[in-house]
Amino acid sequence: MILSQRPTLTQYLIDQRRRFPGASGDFNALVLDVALACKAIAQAVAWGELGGMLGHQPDGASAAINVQGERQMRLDVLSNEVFVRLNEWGGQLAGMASEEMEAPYPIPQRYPRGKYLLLFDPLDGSSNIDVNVAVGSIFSVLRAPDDAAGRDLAEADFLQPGTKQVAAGYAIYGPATMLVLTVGNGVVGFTLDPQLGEFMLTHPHLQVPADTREFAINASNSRFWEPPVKRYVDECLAGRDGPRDKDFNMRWIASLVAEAHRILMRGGVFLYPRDMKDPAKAGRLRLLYEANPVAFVMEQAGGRASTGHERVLEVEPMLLHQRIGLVFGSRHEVERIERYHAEPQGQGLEAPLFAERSLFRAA
Ligand SMILES: O=P(O)(O)OC[C@H]1O[C@](O)(COP(=O)(O)O)[C@@H](O)[C@@H]1O
Ligand SMILES: [Mg+2]
Ligand SMILES: [Mg+2]
Repeated sequence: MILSQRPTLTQYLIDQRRRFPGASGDFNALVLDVALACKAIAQAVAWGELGGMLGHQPDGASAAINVQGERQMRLDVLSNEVFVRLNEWGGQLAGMASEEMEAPYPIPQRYPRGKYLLLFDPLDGSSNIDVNVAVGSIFSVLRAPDDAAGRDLAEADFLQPGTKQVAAGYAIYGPATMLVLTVGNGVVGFTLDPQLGEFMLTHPHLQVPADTREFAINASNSRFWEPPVKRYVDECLAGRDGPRDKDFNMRWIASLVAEAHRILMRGGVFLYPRDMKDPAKAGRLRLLYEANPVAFVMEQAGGRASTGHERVLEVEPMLLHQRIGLVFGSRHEVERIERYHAEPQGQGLEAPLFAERSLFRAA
């Protein structure tokens, strides 16, 4: 076997820590536990039908419906269990919160408690599991409040804006399994060597191109979109004949991780905006363990993430499972979408050429 010249995730973290001699090593241990959880989930996902874990939780099984009102897949439940078990014991965490758990998870008394909070979506893109399309896990690391020592954490302890994240990232379980990580000084990507069982540094400096000709949105919601979103998409669809003067391509995987990863690799813009489908919901995606970590990764890679109205990372959370409108990716496109939201509504939609060619015009 030829020894790889690429550092493993462990070597990378040790090397980073050497630059901060006072660091306790807790953070590195936490990232390695998260990475181990991701490897275990990658394996469960890769077994597919053979693993006997596809499909929904059986009716009547405990927690078959999660706090979001969504019917859980068996792999949602398994992945949540893997995250909890592999991260609760090490002494780095004061608490955890997950898409699949209604309340924050307190670290059991038998384990030491630490200074970090881990928030995660253990399996993102669940609707794709049974059709063998890429899914992933998303994680965000915050610091526990100073007064948290020795007590079980409450929801309020997790309600910190994304700017407070210490680290964030995701694993994608695609043709290759990858781990993408930011600790606030750029974005790095590791690819799992399935024989060594190690994440190897393959993408030391990920950057999102500022411009793109590719957008991603669930067009089946178009009748519920707000005017700035309709305007943006219509202009993309009008292509070379419209105000953008160039043709666009469209993608929709229905897996946030896979969408974020594509955009990180080659640019693009993703929109899951707030819409009128269910006015009680402020969006589809969850702020604390989907939008914030993806936004942190995007910004650290030179991209941008917005609600349409403001920078995602500056949103003050009010609820653990709060939803939010999310637009992210190539900087110039996200800024354009923000401009459309800031302009008086209807402007642009009423431009004569645009109105004539609008493909999503209200009837
Ligand atoms: O089904 P839709 O409306 O296309 O929504 C797809 C979105 O929902 C999600 O699957 C939600 O995540 P979960 O699978 O973790 O609930 C995102 O990954 C994806 O972007
Ligand atoms: Mg998700
Ligand atoms: Mg999920």
